[in-house]
Amino acid sequence: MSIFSEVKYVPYADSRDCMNALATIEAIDFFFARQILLSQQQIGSSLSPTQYQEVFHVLLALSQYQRRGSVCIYLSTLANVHMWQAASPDTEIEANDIDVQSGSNAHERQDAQGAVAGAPESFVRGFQFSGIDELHNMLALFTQGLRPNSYLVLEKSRLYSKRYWHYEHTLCRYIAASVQQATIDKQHGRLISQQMLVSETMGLLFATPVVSNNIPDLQQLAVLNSLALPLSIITGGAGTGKTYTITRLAILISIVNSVPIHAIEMVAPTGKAANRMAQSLTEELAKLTLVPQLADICQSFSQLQPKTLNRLLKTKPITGQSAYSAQRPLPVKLIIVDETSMIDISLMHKLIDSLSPGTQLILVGDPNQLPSVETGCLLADLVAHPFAHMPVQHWQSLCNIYPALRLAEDFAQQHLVTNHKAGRGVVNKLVGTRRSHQIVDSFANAILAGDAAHALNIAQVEQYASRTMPSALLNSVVTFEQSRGQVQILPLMSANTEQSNSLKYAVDKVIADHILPHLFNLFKANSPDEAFLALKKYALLTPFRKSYLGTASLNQLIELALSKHFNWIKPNQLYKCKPIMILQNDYQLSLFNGDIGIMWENSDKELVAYFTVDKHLVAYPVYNLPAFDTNFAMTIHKTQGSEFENVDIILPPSDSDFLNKQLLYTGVTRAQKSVRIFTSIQTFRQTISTSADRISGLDASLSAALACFGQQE
Ligand SMILES: Nc1ncnc2c1ncn2[C@@H]1O[C@H](COP(=O)(O)OP(=O)(O)OP(=O)(O)O)[C@@H](O)[C@H]1O
Repeated sequence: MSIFSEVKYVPYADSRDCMNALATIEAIDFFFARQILLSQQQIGSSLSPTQYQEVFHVLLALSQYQRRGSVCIYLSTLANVHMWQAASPDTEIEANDIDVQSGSNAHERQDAQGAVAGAPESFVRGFQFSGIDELHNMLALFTQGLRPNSYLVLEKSRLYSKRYWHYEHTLCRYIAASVQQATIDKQHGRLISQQMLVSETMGLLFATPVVSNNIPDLQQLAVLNSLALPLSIITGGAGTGKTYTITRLAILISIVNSVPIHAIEMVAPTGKAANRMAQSLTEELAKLTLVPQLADICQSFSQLQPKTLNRLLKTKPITGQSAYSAQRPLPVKLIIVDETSMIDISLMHKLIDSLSPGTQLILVGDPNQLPSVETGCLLADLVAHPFAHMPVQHWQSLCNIYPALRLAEDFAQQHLVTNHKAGRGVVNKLVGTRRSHQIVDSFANAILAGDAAHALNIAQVEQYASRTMPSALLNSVVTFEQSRGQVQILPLMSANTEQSNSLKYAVDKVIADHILPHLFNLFKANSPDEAFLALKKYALLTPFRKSYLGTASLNQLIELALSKHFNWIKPNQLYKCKPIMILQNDYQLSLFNGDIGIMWENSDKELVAYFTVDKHLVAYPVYNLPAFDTNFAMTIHKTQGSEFENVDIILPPSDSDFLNKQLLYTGVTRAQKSVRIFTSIQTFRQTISTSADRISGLDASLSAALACFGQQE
C-alpha cells in the first residue's frame, strides 16, 4: 500500500485528526480500522474511494462497540445514523466542572462524563452513515475481497471480528448439540429406571415436599431438571438459594449418575468468587451432614475445593494459553460454574473447547448483574433465548421421573411450559431472596424494570431546594435513605450557604454527616474479629475508581476526615484498623483480587494485615502482600459477589452509559438491610433508564444451530 492510496482511503491524517473529528473515538479505534483497511490488498478494485471511507467508519464503529463489550455490530444500528457528533454545550460545561475539581485525565473524564469534553464543537462533526442496503452491499463487497485468513466476518447483517465470530459459533454449536431433544430424552429414559433412588435422595436433601399447594418448589424443580440435562443454567438474584440448590444438585448427580468426587469441579471466574463459593459450600454441607444417610457423601464433598476457571484450565498468566483444550480435554464429569455473568465469551469458549464428551455443565448466576469486564453478556443472552423455556414433552418426562410433580400440572401449564419449538427447558429460575430485606429486594426489582416512578415511590422521595447549587452537577443532589423497611430522602447540604457552591463542600458534608458515623463503629473494634464484623455491617460504593467521586479520591477524603477525629490516623499511611483491598491474585498466599483485610497489631506490636482465609483469621506481614489499596470506599464492580448489611452508593451524574441499571442493581443488591444512594433524582432516573446492553449475535446464531441440529433428529 503506497502512502498515496492510504491518504485516499483513510479519511484522516492521523489518530489525533480522527479523534478531533469524531467524538468518543479513541486512537485504538483508528489504528484498528486503518490496519484492516490497509491489509486489504485489493483495495480500489471494487469500491469507490468514498465507499472505502465509509467502510473505514464502519470499522471504527466495530472497534468502538467491541471495546465497550459487544461481540459484533448490526449494520442496521449504523444505517442512516449520524454518529460521533459534538456534545451539547451544556454537557461540556458540566464536564469541565468535574475536570477542574478532580484533575482527572481525559480517559477518566470519559468514564465519568461520556467523553464529550475537550474538542470545540466545530471540530467534532461526526459521520453520517448510508442506508442499510448501501451499507450491506459495501460491506459484502469489502469482506468478499478480504483474504481467507482475514480479520472480519459479515454474517447476515452482523459484522464481527473473526475471533469473536468463531467463539460465538463454537459456543452455539456446543449448546445446540447438548440440548438436542434426542439427548435429553435418552437421559430421561435412563433416569426413569432410577426413579426410586432419585425420589429417596431428594427426600434426604430437601426437608419440604417438591410440590406444596399445587406449586412446585423451584429449587427442587431446578435440581430434578438439571439432573437430566448435559447443559443447564440456574439463575436467580442475590440470596435466592443458588448455592443451596447447586450443593444438593451436585450430591444428587454424584449419587444418581455415579460421578465420583474427583470428577466434579466447582469453579468461578475470580479467586474471590471461588473463595465465597467454598464458604457457602462448607455451610451447606455442615447442614446436610446432620442427615445420617448423607454424612459420608458430605464428608467426601468437603474435599471439593472450588477454584478459578483459569486455574481449572491451567491457563498460563502471560501467554493466556491453557493446558486443556479440545486435544487434551478436562478429565471431569461435572462442572458447576458460579457467577457466570462475570465470564466473557473468550473464557467461556476456552471452557467449552476443553470439555470431554458427556461432561455435564451447570452454569449458575444472576443475569441481571453487571456483564463481564471483557466482551459479551453471555448469561443474559442465553437466558433471553427461547431455548430457556421448557417444552411440554420435557415437563411430562420430568413428571414421569418424579410423579409428585403432577400435582403442579396447572402451575406448569401457566408458568413453565412453552409450545415454542426452540424450547429446551435449559434455564431454571429461582425467585425470592432469603437474605435481603423485602424492601431492598422490591427497590432492586424496580430498578431492574427501569420503573423510576415505582422505585422513587418505594424510596419516599423528598426533594430539596436546589437554587443555590452551581451547576447541573450539583443542583439536585439528594440522598435516598432506606432502612428497615423505610425509605427517606435527606438533603445533601443545607441550602442558601455560600459554601454550598462547591462540590468539595458537598462531598465533605456527606462524608462527615453520613459516612463517618458508620466508620466510627469500625474504629470501636477491639480485635480484628470485631473489625471484620464492622466491615460486614457497612460498605461505601461508587461506580468509579478515578475522578473526584471515585474510590481513590473518596478514600483520601475519608482518611483526611478521620484524621481529624483520631490523631493516630495518617492519610496514605498504614495504621491500626485501616481496611485494605487486595488488587491481584496470589494463589500461594490464598489472597485474591477483591479480598478485604484489616491492619492490626500482632502480639509483637507490629502492624500486620489480617484476612479471613477458610473462615480463619490469618496475619500477613505487610512486605509479603500483593498490591493493595485503602478500602473505605470500593467500586461496585469489585463488590460483585459480596454482601453487607448496610450499603451507601455515591452515584455521580454522567452522560456516559457507564452508569446503567445493571450497575445500580448490582450495587443495591449488595445490601442485606438498607441502602442509601447519594445522587440526584435526574441522575437516578437517567441511570435506571439506561441499560448496559451489549450487542451479540447469539440469539440468531443459537437459533440457526438449534434448527440445524433439529433437522438431524
Ligand atoms: N430452601 C431453603 N431452605 C432453607 N434455607 C435456604 C433455602 N434456600 C436457601 N436457603 C438459605 O438462604 C441463604 C442464601 O442462600 P444461598 O447462599 O444459596 O443464595 P445464593 O443465591 O447463592 O446467594 P448469592 O447470590 O449471594 O451467592 C443461605 O443461608 C441458605 O442456606
